[in-house]
Amino acid sequence: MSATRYAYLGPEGTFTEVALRTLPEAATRELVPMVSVPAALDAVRTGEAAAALVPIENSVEGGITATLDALTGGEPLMIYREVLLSITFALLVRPGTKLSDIKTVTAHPAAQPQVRNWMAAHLPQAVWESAASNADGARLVQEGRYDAAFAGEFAAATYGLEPLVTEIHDAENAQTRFVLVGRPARPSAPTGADKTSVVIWLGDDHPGALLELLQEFAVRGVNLMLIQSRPTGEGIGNYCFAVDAEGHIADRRVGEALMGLKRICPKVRFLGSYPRADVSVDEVRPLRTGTSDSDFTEAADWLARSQDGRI
Ligand SMILES: O=C(O)C(=O)Cc1ccccc1
Repeated sequence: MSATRYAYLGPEGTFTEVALRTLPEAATRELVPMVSVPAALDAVRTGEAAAALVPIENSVEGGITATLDALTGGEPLMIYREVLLSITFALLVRPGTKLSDIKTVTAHPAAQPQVRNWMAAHLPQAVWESAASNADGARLVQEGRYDAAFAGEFAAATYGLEPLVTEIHDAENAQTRFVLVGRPARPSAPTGADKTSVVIWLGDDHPGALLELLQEFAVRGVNLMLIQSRPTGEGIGNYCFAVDAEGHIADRRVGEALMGLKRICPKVRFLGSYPRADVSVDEVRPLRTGTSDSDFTEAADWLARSQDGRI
């Protein structure tokens, strides 16, 4: 039963649901809306759902902290896929509401930086309150709790609302990245255009600790795509780092970088290696000289021969 269920950040009508429906297998799964990202991930942990789709990063504000924190703590989970979605908001209201009637507005916190300038220009007096998701904001407008919600235009019909303004986005080409998360298992094989996500805890506080962490990637020619610090919860100044690196854990340069981190850091959590949604294999940046799998193999053979005196 659970193998057929995919949880997502609900309720019905979120961007997350739209992103989930772009996955071919979604057509054959039961899609289950959940009230929050932690609830969606816990449904996977308990086995209620086989996987969950949750927002993790947007191109305007960076990492979505609630998701990063829910993946950093608790029983380990792994990312198997990513989905990129272009985001533009509509201002949804109960039929008949005019712009001048709007005193309160709601949406998911990640929406705010994407509509802030528009709000300052068009609704300077309106008070903002956060909702659990954009669709949940629309539901609260339907219930009369707020005057307007920023959400996908497609959510209007579900909640009996009308789009008063459409195509709202402060930044052109704003995108949100979603990840499909499941229980730990062997990652799918490398495609040649992959990404690896890890969370890394720094050890004792000393000058250059972050540089040492970054060097493990740099010396092996591994490019980073995201680095986001998050407090560990163990007092001011204690941070861990959520990092996305180009490549797959089965690529030698990535595996060696992770081994390097494992040696120097107290804790490293592997969050998965999965195909990149932003580029295809022929668009991936060329490898730096000396960092291909065969370069690593030849160097290991040379070392073994040298250790044997077979020079
Ligand atoms: O999926 C949604 O609708 C969400 O509430 C998360 C979100 C927030 C802002 C932009 C895209 C997705």
